[in-house]
Amino acid sequence: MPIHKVSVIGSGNWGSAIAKIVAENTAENSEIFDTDVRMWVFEELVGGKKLTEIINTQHENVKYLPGIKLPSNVVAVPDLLDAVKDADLLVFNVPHQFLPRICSQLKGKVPPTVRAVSCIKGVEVSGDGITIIANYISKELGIYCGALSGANLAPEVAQEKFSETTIAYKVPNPNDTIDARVVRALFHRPYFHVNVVDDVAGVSLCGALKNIVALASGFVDGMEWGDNAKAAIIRRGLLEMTKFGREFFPECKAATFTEESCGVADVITSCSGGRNHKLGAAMIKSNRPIFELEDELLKGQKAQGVTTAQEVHEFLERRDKLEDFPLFTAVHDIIFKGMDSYALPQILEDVEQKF
Ligand SMILES: NC(=O)c1ccc[n+]([C@@H]2O[C@H](COP(=O)([O-])OP(=O)(O)OC[C@H]3O[C@@H](n4cnc5c(N)ncnc54)[C@H](O)[C@@H]3O)[C@@H](O)[C@H]2O)c1
Ligand SMILES: O=P(O)(O)OC[C@H](O)CO
Repeated sequence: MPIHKVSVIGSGNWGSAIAKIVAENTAENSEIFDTDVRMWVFEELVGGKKLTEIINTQHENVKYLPGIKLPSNVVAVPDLLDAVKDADLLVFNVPHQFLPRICSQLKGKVPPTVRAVSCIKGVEVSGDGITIIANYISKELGIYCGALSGANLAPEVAQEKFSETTIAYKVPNPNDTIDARVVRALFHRPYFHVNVVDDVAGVSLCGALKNIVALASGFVDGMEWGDNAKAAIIRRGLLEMTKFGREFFPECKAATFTEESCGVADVITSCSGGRNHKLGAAMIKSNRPIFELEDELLKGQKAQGVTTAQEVHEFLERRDKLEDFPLFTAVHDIIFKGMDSYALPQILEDVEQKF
């Protein structure tokens, strides 16, 4: 069996936590993987020093995952092409707005036999089309890409607190040596349980759309409406996520939304402890623009729900489907049109069955 060489593209909060997991597994499975894991870092100065140098000497991403030791076989690399050189398994993990530029740099430089897993939670909208990130990577680079998504707040995973995740990986070629078993061996840890499924669209959409729901739950907490209101938002959000998947990606399975970590479990965790939730609550409490709060509160980290709410809204508007997704539409309108968040119950009531 060939030894697989893994590179992680991205080194933010989740990028670094995933690099830690992957490096723990490559070190323990040297019959499957090359031990060294290259991690592409968007270079910047932190306290006057290059972040890559800090990571490679202190073994800590002091800016994006402070307080967590990274295994010494994680090697930070500032040049993207150097980072992916000779790798046959790429793990994509950047905020989704930065992916097009990364793909344009990699285009034509990655052999078609390379395989990838996307840990990115977002979608790509252009024209009147919507593309899940795994398919965007496949199309841009001409390689197969699966998806990893779950109830996985990075700081908790990095502290090795128990969580579960879902990986969608469908072996594209029966002769591939990178199969579900290899992919599971790369990500599964005693504290990070992996379930491998084949619903790439469902897993990807869960990860992207739950961020819109998390913003709504933040609004509810910002208004101090309590747990019943939050449960209502979670229920309505999950229904809209499932409806969106079934309508625009008919290959999705409803069970992915209701039974997997990437579905119901991620909605619950994101609606309590996530960055999108935090920003939604702060926006309502402070009545300040959300992008300003993102810079101030997240210190360089990104909340993907704000751009996803905008992208999904643009897509639904072009399809004349806004009314079918009242919660997604309300989240967009509260952020971008100054709609009053106190109108949420009435908006949701308008589309409920009337007796
Ligand atoms: N953080 C979490 O808890 C978590 C958990 C699961 C999934 N995710 C998803 O993982 C993906 C990556 O998120 P993250 O938390 O690692 O990132 P993050 O929010 O920490 O974002 C910061 C990263 O973006 C990089 N960056 C900034 N400007 C850039 C540019 N112009 N080009 C390229 N990179 C640039 C920074 O260097 C840093 O690595 C997202 O889709 C997110 O939704 C995050
Ligand atoms: O902090 P958030 O809102 O980006 O959510 C993080 C993860 O996606 C939770 O699973």
